[in-house]
Amino acid sequence: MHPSALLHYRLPLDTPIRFAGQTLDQREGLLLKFSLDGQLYYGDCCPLPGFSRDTLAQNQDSLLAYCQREGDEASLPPAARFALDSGRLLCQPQRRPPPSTVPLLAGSEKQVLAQLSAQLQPPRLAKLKVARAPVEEEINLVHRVLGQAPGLRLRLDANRGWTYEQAATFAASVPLDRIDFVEEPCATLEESLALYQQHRLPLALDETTQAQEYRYQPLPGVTALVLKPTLIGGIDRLTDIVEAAHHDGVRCVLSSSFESNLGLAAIAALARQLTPEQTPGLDTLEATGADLCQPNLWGVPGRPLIPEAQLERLF
Ligand SMILES: O=C(O)CCC(=O)C1=CC=C[C@@H](O)[C@@H]1C(=O)O
Ligand SMILES: [Mg+2]
Repeated sequence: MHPSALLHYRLPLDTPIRFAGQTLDQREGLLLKFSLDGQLYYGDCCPLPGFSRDTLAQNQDSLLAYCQREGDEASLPPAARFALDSGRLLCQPQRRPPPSTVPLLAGSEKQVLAQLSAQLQPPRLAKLKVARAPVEEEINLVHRVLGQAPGLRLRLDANRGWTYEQAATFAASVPLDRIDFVEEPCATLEESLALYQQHRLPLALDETTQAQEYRYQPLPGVTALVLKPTLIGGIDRLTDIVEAAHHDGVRCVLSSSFESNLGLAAIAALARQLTPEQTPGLDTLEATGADLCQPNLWGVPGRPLIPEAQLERLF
């Protein structure tokens, strides 16, 4: 099915997001529109500055050419390919309710504990961002969080921010039996793997899987892959990685990259299909201040709806 329009959007971020040395106060992206049997569907293309290797400008040029039947699917950058594949996926009937998501905890100790208390039900799993404050403070934070929620297990994410020594201190000081994994603890994969050898810190790969040349391979200590469909691109490639990892008993967790409500709906559909055993990491909806074109899948109230007519049409 060919897209019937290409639209440009800007979504304000309620709280600016900070990572990889950048601060973002809005999400800018493109929507590929599909029409089927009188219904409208949208594929979301929003590369994440600081994480994606493709830029919005490259994606826009490629999608414009594709819409005008000048380019082929195989040469689309990852975020554009995700928009095309996921827009088509959403055209298929989605019969099951959206999966629940793992709460994302980040910020100061006070903010993290408040985010935890604000959960409607005590979560069994939460994702905590680490390697953002002195390691002793974060060790205390992990103890406080686990103390506040006795049934809770944690996924941690260091975004390659620790030195080996910092990560080793951390690993030796927290209850590893309540930690599912730490995403990318150290700057290099070799250091992260050594950390497992020395301290049995369970590892997950995230940034590593985003490299164009990444191919799944089993690595001692790597218990999970955190896969961001917007950054990986095509659903076929994503499916190949998931199948190869599952074959080895390595878990795959689909994770968002601050997409719009439409991109999140697509990742939710993919998670139901490809990784039904793992709760995906999609707790980024409320970072954006409004829904695009259709109300969000989770029924989160009080979000303004920006209709398609208010978006800039490029094709
Ligand atoms: O994985 C999740 O649970 C939510 C998404 C998330 O944590 C991230 C999305 C994009 C960039 C980072 O801030 C972070 C990550 O590195 O995984
Ligand atoms: Mg990560």
